[in-house]
Amino acid sequence: MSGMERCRVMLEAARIIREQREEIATMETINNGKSIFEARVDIDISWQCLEYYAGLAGSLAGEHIQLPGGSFGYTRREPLGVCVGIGAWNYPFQIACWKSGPALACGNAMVFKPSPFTPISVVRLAEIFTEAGVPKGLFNVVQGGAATGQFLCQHPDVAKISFTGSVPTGMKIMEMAAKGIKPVTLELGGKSPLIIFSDADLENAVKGALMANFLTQGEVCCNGTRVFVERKILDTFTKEVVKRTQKIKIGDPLLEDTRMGALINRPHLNRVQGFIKQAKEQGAEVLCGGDLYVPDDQKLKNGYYMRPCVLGNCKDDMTCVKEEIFGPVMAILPFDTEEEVVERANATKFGLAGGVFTRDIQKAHRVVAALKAGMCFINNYNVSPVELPFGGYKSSGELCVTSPGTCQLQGLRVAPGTAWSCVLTPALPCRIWQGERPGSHRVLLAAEDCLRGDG
Ligand SMILES: NC(=O)c1ccc[n+]([C@@H]2O[C@H](COP(=O)([O-])OP(=O)(O)OC[C@H]3O[C@@H](n4cnc5c(N)ncnc54)[C@H](O)[C@@H]3O)[C@@H](O)[C@H]2O)c1
Repeated sequence: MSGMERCRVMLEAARIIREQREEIATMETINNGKSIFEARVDIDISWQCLEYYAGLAGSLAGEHIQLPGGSFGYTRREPLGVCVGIGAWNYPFQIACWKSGPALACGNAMVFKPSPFTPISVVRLAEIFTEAGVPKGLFNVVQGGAATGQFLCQHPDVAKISFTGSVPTGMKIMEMAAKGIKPVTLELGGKSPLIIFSDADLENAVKGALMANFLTQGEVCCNGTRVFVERKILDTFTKEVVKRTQKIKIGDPLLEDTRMGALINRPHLNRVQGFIKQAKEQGAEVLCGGDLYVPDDQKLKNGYYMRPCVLGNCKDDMTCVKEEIFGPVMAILPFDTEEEVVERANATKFGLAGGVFTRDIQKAHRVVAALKAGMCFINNYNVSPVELPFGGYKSSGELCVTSPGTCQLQGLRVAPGTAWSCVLTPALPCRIWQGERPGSHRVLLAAEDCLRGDG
């Protein structure tokens, strides 16, 4: 198909998703355990992603290069072929769209393997693609776990691998890709810093900290789980965060007013609680939560619910501060100076995201420029507009080719070693946590401000 033809099919898929938003969001809530309120946002981001890449499909073009003596050369944009997408369980439908959107827009085929913990919603996506006119066999879903993932990565007919998951699995994927000399996109874990300066709008900073820690039961790769708070406001900030955290409504994720559903499964719940136990042994103080939550509703009593936890008295070398917990656990760490906090924020193997809350705009941009992180938020957190690249530094993934931003389009000119770093600045304070739709945020992005390095 030509780019324009691909565009039309993808726009139709986006339209169907928009039309079936409620049904797919309900399916995603059952699939993953996140609140219906959040699942709707995921579905919106998914159709927006397909629309975005549909828009780019028609404009993909090669170049004509004039040579001496009247000769000329030209480049063609060609699809890679069969791309494999392997997804994590926290954003099943959205990850599948983030991977298939750019792949299909560029004329590739995709074999997608969801996590075995969230197998269903991506099957609905395959049905929608078929309904929209994607030729049979161009988007395929294969169910399975590690063995299936390995088989796909090692298959000689596979041209590229796009993976979202943990760092240890990412390493294995990269090894397998290396053996086949296959390009690979890795979107891995994080332990991101959130820096709250004493001049910040306290109300907004508190809401930002909740958004940075407790969306999707804390199972979000870019969460700002190391919350550095300037010592002057430590007590006030901590008191307010604890108060708000205790008010988060936990329970049946299909109810409209629920803000925190169930964790993905029992072993993961046990693992998260193991981190809290270890944190206590290492001297941290549980300021709230961390215990199991048993809903009154009998049919939910065996669900994997826990109360969101805030840890005080944390030190940089504690396990709960160093390792990705991937659950609703926030660690609060005091700091005194800007220089000190930047150094501590960067002292991690990860580099997915970072956030700064301050009223001083120069300080905000200075600090995010110094953070070694792929995405930085100023006075906001965890918003992911599809127009922006998404990816990390260091062990959080490789830099050159991230998704869902334009640089994931195969063949786009992103020089090896080029780092993309996005900075998001809000025009409105963080309100999503209060129940407003993300549409109420106007995301402002100034190109000169958002790119650094030679990107
Ligand atoms: N950076 C991002 O964009 C992003 C987004 C979501 C989640 N994550 C990360 O994902 C992790 C949580 O997800 P998870 O527990 O599903 O991760 P995981 O690494 O256990 O599994 C991810 C996927 O890889 C498959 N898999 C496992 N072993 C494999 C192997 N040897 N070969 C091929 N495939 C294999 C799994 O079946 C699953 O589909 C967290 O670390 C989180 O930070 C990152």
